Amino acid sequence: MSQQESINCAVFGASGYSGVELAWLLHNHPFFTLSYAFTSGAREAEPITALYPQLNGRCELTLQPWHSDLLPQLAQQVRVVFLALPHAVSAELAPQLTAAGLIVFDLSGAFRLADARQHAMAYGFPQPQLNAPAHYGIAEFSDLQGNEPLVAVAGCYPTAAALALRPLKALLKPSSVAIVNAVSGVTGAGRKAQLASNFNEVSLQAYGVANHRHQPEMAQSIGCDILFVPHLGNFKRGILATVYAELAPGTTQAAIEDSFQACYHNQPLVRLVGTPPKLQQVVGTPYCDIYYKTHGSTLILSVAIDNLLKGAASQAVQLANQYFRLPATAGLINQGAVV
Ligand SMILES: NC(=O)C1=CN([C@@H]2O[C@H](COP(=O)(O)OP(=O)(O)OC[C@H]3O[C@@H](n4cnc5c(N)ncnc54)[C@H](OP(=O)(O)O)[C@@H]3O)[C@@H](O)[C@H]2O)C=CC1
Ligand SMILES: CC(=O)N[C@@H](CCC(=O)OP(=O)(O)O)C(=O)O
Repeated sequence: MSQQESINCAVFGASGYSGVELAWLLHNHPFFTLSYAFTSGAREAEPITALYPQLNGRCELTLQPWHSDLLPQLAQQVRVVFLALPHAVSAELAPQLTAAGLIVFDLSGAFRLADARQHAMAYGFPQPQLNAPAHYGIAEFSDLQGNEPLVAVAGCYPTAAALALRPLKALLKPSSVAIVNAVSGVTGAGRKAQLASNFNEVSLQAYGVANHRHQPEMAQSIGCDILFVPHLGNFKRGILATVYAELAPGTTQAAIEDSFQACYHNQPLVRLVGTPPKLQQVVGTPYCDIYYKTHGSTLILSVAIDNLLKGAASQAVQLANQYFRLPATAGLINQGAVV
């Protein structure tokens, strides 16, 4: 597309953590114009700086409460909407938005699982119906054509696990189970107050052991059985995942390296690194850093992303870049982060 055209867009959930990161990226994006930044209807309109004073002098956006009466006006004025909403809210709203002709990038889990029964078990409500199937989006594995009505942006932990393991799928021992141990910062739980994310309560603890909703999403995305144990860590942002998998007999280091190179040599936002990544090298960036080592026939991967960026907002923008045939990194490098 030409440099002059600008794509009008809106962010829902812009008062929340992943929504404000989206709003900031789109506010600074060379090819998108952020026309609306919505909150729930429970708020009054207010400047984004009232919630995020770190944006003072840098961002004049007004947060507006969403009401369904605004839909006709929205559909006339914008082409693309980004939803950073609770799963059940996306499930109800997204079909209305696509029916109004809007292109939807949904950061929730409402449309990620292909299997209706798995979806109901993981999310506790029936799978929402769309006129066309949702496209499950991990940017590096997607080939968006620009005619998909809804992109279900992958979950944060599944993004990290799939980027590490999926390129090596053909090298794994058939029917083995891959183990994903991951630690997330507290922003993964969102901005709303909850006891579990209270400063005094957060330590380092496993949760959702082998029954987290991301376990079936990882299995769907990677294509093998997964055992997933997430942990909540006492830091703000970032996900560090350690993945263990059994390699097929005779798998060489060269085969692993070749598989990664084949997958990522043209992917600027995945970096294969020679030492285990630290969270601080990815936090505030759209990158995913991957390290690997073998121990006998066991493959060990260490992977790091920013949960609010590569795990949410920057991945959504990366997918939108792909949708509109823009460079993968457009509007993503050197933007920093808000939260
Ligand atoms: N946090 C993370 O690391 C990641 C989050 N996600 C997904 O992104 C989505 C948002 O998560 P997160 O940013 O953490 O959540 P937050 O709790 O930080 O923000 C939620 C946002 O949704 C808005 N909202 C809530 N209910 C409604 C409603 N009925 N109508 C309109 N707006 C509403 C809130 O507005 P208000 O302030 O007015 O209540 C707020 O802006 C979730 O689906 C989550 O699973 C995906 C990947 C990573
Ligand atoms: C630390 C923490 O609570 N993390 C969240 C995952 C982040 C998130 O919001 O999930 P999605 O990527 O599916 O949207 C959780 O475990 O539910």
